[in-house]
Parts: sequence; C-alpha cells; structure tokens
Amino acid sequence: MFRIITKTSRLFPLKGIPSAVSASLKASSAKYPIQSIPFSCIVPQQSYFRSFSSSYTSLNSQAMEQPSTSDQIVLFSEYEPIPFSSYSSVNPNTLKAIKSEFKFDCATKVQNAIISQIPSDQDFLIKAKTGTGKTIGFLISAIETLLKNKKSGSYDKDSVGILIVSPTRELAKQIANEASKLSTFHKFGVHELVGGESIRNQTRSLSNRPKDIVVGTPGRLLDLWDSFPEFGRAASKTQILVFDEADMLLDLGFQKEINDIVSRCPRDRQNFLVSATFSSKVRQTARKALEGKSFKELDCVDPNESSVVKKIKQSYILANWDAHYHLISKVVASHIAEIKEKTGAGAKILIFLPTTKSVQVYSSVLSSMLSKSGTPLNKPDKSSRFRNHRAQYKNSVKIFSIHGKKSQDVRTRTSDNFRKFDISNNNTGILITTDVSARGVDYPGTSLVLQVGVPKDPQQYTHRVGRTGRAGTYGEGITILSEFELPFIRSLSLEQGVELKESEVFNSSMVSDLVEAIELTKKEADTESGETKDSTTDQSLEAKNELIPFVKKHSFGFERYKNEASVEEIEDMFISCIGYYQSLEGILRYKVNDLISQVSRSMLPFGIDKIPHLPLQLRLSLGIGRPSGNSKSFSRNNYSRNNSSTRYKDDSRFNDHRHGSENHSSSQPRFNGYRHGSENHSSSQPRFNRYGSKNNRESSDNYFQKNRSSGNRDRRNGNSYSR
Ligand SMILES: Nc1ncnc2c1ncn2[C@@H]1O[C@H](COP(=O)(O)OP(=O)(O)OP(=O)(O)O)[C@@H](O)[C@H]1O
Repeated sequence: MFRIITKTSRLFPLKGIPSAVSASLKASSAKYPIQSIPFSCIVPQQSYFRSFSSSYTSLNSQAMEQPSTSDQIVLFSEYEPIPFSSYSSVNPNTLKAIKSEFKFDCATKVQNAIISQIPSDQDFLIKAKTGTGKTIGFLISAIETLLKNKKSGSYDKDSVGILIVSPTRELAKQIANEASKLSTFHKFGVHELVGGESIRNQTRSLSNRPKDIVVGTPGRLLDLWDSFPEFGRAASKTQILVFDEADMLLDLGFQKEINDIVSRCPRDRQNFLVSATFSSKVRQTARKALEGKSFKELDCVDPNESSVVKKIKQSYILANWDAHYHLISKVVASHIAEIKEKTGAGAKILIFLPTTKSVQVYSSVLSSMLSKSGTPLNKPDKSSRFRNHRAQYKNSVKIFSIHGKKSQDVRTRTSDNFRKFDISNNNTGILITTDVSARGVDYPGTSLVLQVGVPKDPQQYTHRVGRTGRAGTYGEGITILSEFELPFIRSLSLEQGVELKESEVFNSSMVSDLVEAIELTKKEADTESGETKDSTTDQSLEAKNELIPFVKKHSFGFERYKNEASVEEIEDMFISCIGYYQSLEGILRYKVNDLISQVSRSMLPFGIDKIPHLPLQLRLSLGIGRPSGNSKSFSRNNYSRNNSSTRYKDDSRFNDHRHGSENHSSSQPRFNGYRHGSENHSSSQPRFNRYGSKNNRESSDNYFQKNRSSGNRDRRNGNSYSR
C-alpha cells in the first residue's frame, strides 16, 4: 500500500505566519524555497476564504498532532504549499488553465499525491477527505496519460480518451465542467452523457467533436454504447477509465452496469477509482470488477481520522418529528445570525431529507414559514427604490429544492442557481434535497449541512456533511435525530471515526422549551379561534419561555401551508419515510412500534392523527402483520415482527392501532387513536381525512408499486421511488 504522509519532527514557527502553516512551509522548504511560495498557497485560495478570514489559523492545526516516523512523509493539512507551477511533470497547457481558469496557485494534499506519481500508467485507488480537490487531481493525471498516448500514437482519434463514470447526473455535469475548464488550452472535446437529457443533442455532439473526455452516468453511457455505434466503437477503445465516487458505484446499486462497462473496455487501459470513503468490501469488489488488477493506493486520510475535514463542527439534536419545522427554522435562524456576525454576509445551507416526498413537503412548509418571519423571504422588498434591481433581495431567504422526481432540466437549473447564489447582500440560500446532492457535488460557500434523520449508512453521512467545509472553508454539520435513530451514532463512530456529540446550543432543555412553546402557541391559537381566552398563554409565560415569540412568528407561515396541504401529501410523506427506514433496520435495530410511533409524529402538526394504510410490500418488509390469536383489535404495541410468512396469507392489515391517552409517554404521540382498523380503513372502504372528506387516493400498494416500476437505470442515482 502506498501512503503519503509528511514528516513533522520539529516545528519552527515563522514570524507572522501561524505556527502550523510555518511548519508546513518548513517541511517543503528544502525542495521549494520559502520566498517562492505565494501567500495564497498558505491560506485557502479563491473566494471561499474571503468571508472567513478569521478562521484560517486553524486550517493546518490538525497536522500538528501527527506523530512522525522516519519512513513517512507527513502532510500537515489538506493543503500543500507547493505551487502548481513547480510541477515540471504537468503539461504547460494544463498549468495555464489551472492559473487562468481556476485561479489556483497551490495543490491540495491529494493533488500533490497524485501529481507526484506522474508519469504513470498504473491503476490508482484515490482516497482523500471530502472537498479537498480530488476532481482536479485525477483529471490532471488522466490528461497526462492521454497526452502521452497521443504522442506515442497509441491513441486514435476515434477512441474515447478518458471515460469518467459518475453515480449522479449533477456530479457528472460538475466533472464535465471542470474537465472543460482544465482542457481549455488543449482544445479537447468534452462530452456530458447523462440521463434525462436529449439523446439527440448528445449524439450530435459526439459526432461533431473528438471524444477526448466523456463524462456520464452508467445508464445513459450504456444506452448510447448500445444504440449509437459510433460511440460504442470509440468507447470500446477507452484509454483511461475513471470511477468517481467509486464506492457508491461499486456498491450494489450499480454493480451490473459497472461490470458491463468494464467488460466492454480494453484490458490495457488505465483505471482510477476515487472517493472519500472505501470499505474493505468495496476494495474487494473493485479488484474483482477490474479483473484482479492491483491498484496503487493513494490514501490521504490518516487511519486515525475520519474522512470529514476536522474544521467541520459536528453535532446532533435529539427531537421528535412533530417539532421539526420550528426546530429547523430555529437552527437556520441561529446559523444565519452567526454567519452574519462572522462575515457580514448571508449563508448557504443544505438540508438533507430521507425521501422525495419529505423534500416536497419540508420545502413547501419551510418556504411558507420562513417567508413570514419578518424578512422579505423569496420576495422583493417593496419599499426598495430599486424594485427591479438585485439589491431589493437584501436579507431574504430563498428556498431551493432538488429530488429525483424533478426533470433533469429543473434539477440542473436549480443546482446552477444555488451554486451561483449570491450571499453578499445578506441573502441566504437553502437547498432542500435528497441524497442526489450527497456525493461529490460542490456548492462553494455552503456553511451548514443539516441532516433531518440519519442517512442510509455511515459513509453517506461523511459525504453529506462533506458538502460544507470545502476547500478549507468554515463548515458546520448538524443532524436531527429521534430516539430510535440513536444507534446510528455508534455505527458512525465505529465505521467512520466520527464522534457525534449532542449540540450544546440545541440541547434537550432547549428542545423541550421549543416543544412547550409550540404547544402554548397552538393552545393560544385554538382558544382565540374558539371560546374563551386561556390565561395560561399570557405574557408571563413568554418571559419564562423566550422561544414563544419565535414560534408565534413562524407559526403563521406554518398554518398557511397547512391549510393548502392535502392529507394525501402528508400521508405519502409518512409512508415514504417508513419505507426509507425499513432499509436501515440493520443499523438502527429499532422496534417497529418505535419507528412507526416516531415517524407518524411527522403528521401531527397537520392534524392527522391516524396512521395511514401501509402498502402490503412495505408491511412484509417490516415483518409486521396480524398478531397471533383471533383478536381483531390490536394495540399499537402489537406491531410485532412475524417470523412466519404464513401470517400474511390472508393479507392481514393493521387492524386497530389504538393508542389510548393513558399510555402517552413523552416518546409517544399525543393523539388518541391510530384507529385504523378494518372498520374504517380496509382498502375497499372510503377513508376520511381531517376535513371529513373522502380520501380518493389510489391504494397505497398500487402507489408504491407504480413508483417502483417507474425506476430506470439512471434513476438509481440515489433517487428511486423513495428518494
Ligand atoms: N488547489 C486548489 N486550491 C483551492 N481550491 C481548490 C483546489 N483544488 C480544488 N479546489 C476547490 O475545492 C473544492 C472541492 O473540490 P472537489 O469537488 O474536487 O473535492 P472532492 O475532493 O472531489 O470532494 P468530494 O469528496 O466531496 O467529491 C472545489 O470548489 C474546487 O474548486
């Protein structure tokens, strides 16, 4: 195994430069005189740094703790104070593009590790922390091989030079964009072959321009391989094959497609496998998938560290689902205030949710809530003199959302708009998304990643949280958990080395104050619309619970959405989330009762106090059915797992999930009954929503079935029916 680590036996602080940085400088001073190192190499480059100048001293501090051993080269941070211009092995046209198009002066640690291997036609497995510049790293190296092959005549113009496979469309587009910029002076043809876009445009482009660099998602690449012979022939002669986010590609979801692509490429190609996370299982699969070839491993992550950069402050908040909307508003508001104080600018925030349905509901709710919070959210400031000018959007919050059910056109536009979103006028952009945005996607300036519910596995946590703290900038990661999700923290520690602690600010006492404030506000609203005004909601309470004004301010927006939302929407969200958590049973080891009890709380704020009918397939996966015995009336606690499949032969339903008020513990829903028994909710009988109207939704089973069958190869970009 190959490992690059920098030597740090003694540190000699240089005057005026933070000690960690000076140590870093010292380490490379033998090779590169200090005078020749631009200051921009010492601190993170580009605009990311502008807003966070106060934080740069901590940039390299983590390296100080590294032990030194004589046979290792120790690196101090994710940044190497080595100017790109000093790499004689990199083609001048590439260096020119790095300078003029990217405006980078110095390599990051992983880039230095990769460039140090040039020239090489070996296969590489590259592992480095999130947001540390792996993309440009592998592109520089692959371009060198391509140029070498061109020179030696082993590359004919009808071949594909570099074929880059990405698990998601957004990432493929981003890589294609970086590849185009990097090849500005090489005049390479760069193609982007992703699903959801016009095949005709893609084939036209392939016919008209050289196929030096092709970036695509597995499904579309294979479709074109089969349906467009010109591309099929060229791709079969691929010189360099790259799997970005290789662990995700090699994970079950894309196994077949990857094997297919590998088997169609020539054996004597160069391979790159790139990711921030690689499990041993994925390493094995990689070897198998790539015909037993051996890889040179460039592992830039210290085995004692996680793949999350240390600068990202991470914590969790324990809260029930019915508190989510106000809690998220509060977290967002606090973060905006903190960033404003630190930088004078607005913030960029990413919120991850488990499923498409939850993204749809949460983005509508939060849009409505935040837009009523006193700031002209998503709306121009009418008092502005510059009504049609950008300045009118000062202090606003704009909500974006992306999920797999949106058309590719909309996804691309949203992604571009969020990337370019200008925070300099104190505006804040919030992207609410499923895992389609979890891997590789770069939204510079994102300062908070908020995960609502745990991700599908500990690796995914690393990738999600890695959307912040990129290129050396400040970042914070907060995960909102409910009690049944707590076991995830242990898995995260064991598998990713991330020790997640409860948030100091949003601790249990703050969350219970918030819950109390929500209840009091609701009570007050009820009494105002009803008979007598309740004396319990007077000003003395506001003095005791300072969150009441905050909750009141945001509740109006919530109520506004609630009045528009359909019961179907909310119930579908619940069902989709249960489907999501079903697949996490191995990690969370929850009791089905606890899962359903907790997730059903997501419907409470909307006044829905009955558990909707769960699709048969989902119930089978959860292992629940009619308890033994002839009783037709079950308590909620009878959601026991069945070991015997025969129990389902009569298609037993959840007959009655009655949950009497006497049973209410704090972890249980407040409402009285999940009365959802055969008397009301058999599939053949009408169901009634909270408005008392008939619920005409198609049966849940059909609903799930339909959505499942609509999946295709490319939709598996982390966004099948539920994501
Ligand atoms: N040498 C450099 N100097 C400054 N910024 C850089 C440098 N190289 C890359 N960057 C910037 O760092 C950010 C992260 O880069 P990139 O997306 O390649 O990270 P990554 O390691 O692939 O992350 P992930 O694991 O999330 O995919 C990008 O905004 C990129 O432009």
